[in-house]
Formats: sequence, structure tokens, C-alpha cells
Amino acid sequence: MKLQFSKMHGLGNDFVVFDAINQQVELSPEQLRFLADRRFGIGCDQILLVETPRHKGTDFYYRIFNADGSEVEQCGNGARCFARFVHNHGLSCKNEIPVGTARGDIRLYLQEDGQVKVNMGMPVFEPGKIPFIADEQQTVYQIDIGGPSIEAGVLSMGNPHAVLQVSDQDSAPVDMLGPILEKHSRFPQRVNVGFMQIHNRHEISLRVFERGAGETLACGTGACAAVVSGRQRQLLDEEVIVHLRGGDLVISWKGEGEPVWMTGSATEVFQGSIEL
Ligand SMILES: N[C@@H](CCC[C@H](N)C(=O)O)C(=O)O
Repeated sequence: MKLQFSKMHGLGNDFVVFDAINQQVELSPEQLRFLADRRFGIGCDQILLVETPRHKGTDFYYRIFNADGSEVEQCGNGARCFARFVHNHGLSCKNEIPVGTARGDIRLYLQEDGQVKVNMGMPVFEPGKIPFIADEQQTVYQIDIGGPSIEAGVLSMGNPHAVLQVSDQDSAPVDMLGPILEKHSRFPQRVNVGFMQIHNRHEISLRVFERGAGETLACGTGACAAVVSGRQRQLLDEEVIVHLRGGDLVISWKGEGEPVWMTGSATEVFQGSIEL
């Protein structure tokens, strides 16, 4: 099977994107891992599939796979690349694109300045829906890792996130705590782990150890989760610039009952074909 693909990135969080409308794309977990492999394959953090819509009111369906081959519910940087991809490849000429995902619909807006703005939907805090094992919903939770417990905000942006506040992102123990929390028994479907340094009420720095991919240069849903968690702790204002290792995102959230908005870049780097 020979497949056409595009290599894209959102702030260095990189993707192999397939048009699964004009070619048949069925990938096994082994093939997904091969595609993501930076030495033996193409190399990426996630693989994205652009599919035909599954329900009324949407123009496409969006599937996301982590580098480890697992299928996931949501990907923020991928959503912006999705919008750029369907435009670049003549699949849509609209500037507002409704897209179905495994966890509800999202809306993508291509702006005149080239940035893509996304309505990421509402954050979810009920532990059972994240999913996270806890007796009751709290703003921050103590998580026991055998030693001093870890304090984290836990929520879903369609996918699960734990957000830790750190005093310095450069020295944050991302490599040590990321894998421990990702697979912690209180997260039955694993979790993405964010390390947030707050500079002031409208500016943070963030590193994210992603479920199924390891630390990436940027995580869109992680940026949304960090701002939501920071706002819940009453440390941030409505609009926040999030500095990620690969660049900046603007995230805004009015508060409970409102969707989270994300604005940032999306870049197509090259196109190619691969025999699987
Ligand atoms: N990079 C993404 C998130 C991709 C999925 C995540 N690793 C998960 O398993 O939930 C983003 O930009 O949001």
C-alpha cells in the first residue's frame, strides 16, 4: 500500500497527516509506530487522519493517533494543522470548519493573519469523566507517588491532563515525573502531564510530557488545560499567552460553562509518499 502524506507541525509538535477521503487509509498499531519512528520511519509525535464526516453539522471527521500507536480523543495543535491541511489540499475553502472528533465537535477558524483559532469545547472536571480516580471533585488533588505527594489540577480537554505548578520550567522534573504520572494507577486511561510556570496573570511557560509520545515541543490541549487549571486556582486572567518550547499560543477561557479558545500557527513542511 502506497500512501500520500504531509508532514506538518504546530509549534514543533509534529504530525504525519493523511487524506483518508481520497485514499484508503487503514493503519495497524505497528504501522503507526513505524510512521512515527524518527530513525526508521518518517518521524512525528502524532498521526492525523482527515476523514469524511460521521454526522450532520460537521464537514469532516478527525482521528488522532499517538506515536505509540494508541488512538486518542483530542489534539489541539493537530486541530490547527487539520484546518491548514484541508485548505492547502483543496478539501475545503471555508474559513470556518466544523469537525467531528471522538469527544465531540470542534470548530476551526482560519484567520486572515494566517493563524488558526479553535473552539476547543468545554473543559470537564468530573473525575469519572476525565477519567481520574478521586472521591470528589477538587481544584487541586494530592497524588501519591511514594514520597512527597504531588499537587496537580486534573481535567479533561477531551483528553486527560494533570497540571503541576513549578517555580522554574527549565529545571522542572519532566523526565522523572512525566512517565510516573502518565501511567499512575489513578489515571485508568493514562494522562498528559503539564509543568506550568506562572510569570504573571496573563503569561505562563509550559512543558508537557504527553501520553503516548513523551515530552513534545508544544501541546495545544495541554496549554488549554494549564490555563483552565491556573484560572481555577485564581492565578490567571481570561486571556493568557502560553510560551511552549516550540513557540507561543494564546488561550482564553471566560470560566465554567464556556468553551476554551486556542489561537496559534499551523505549518505544512513537505509532502511525500510512503510504501507500507
Ligand atoms: N499534542 C497534542 C495532544 C495529542 C494527544 C495526547 N498525547 C493524548 O494522548 O491525549 C495537542 O496539541 O493537544
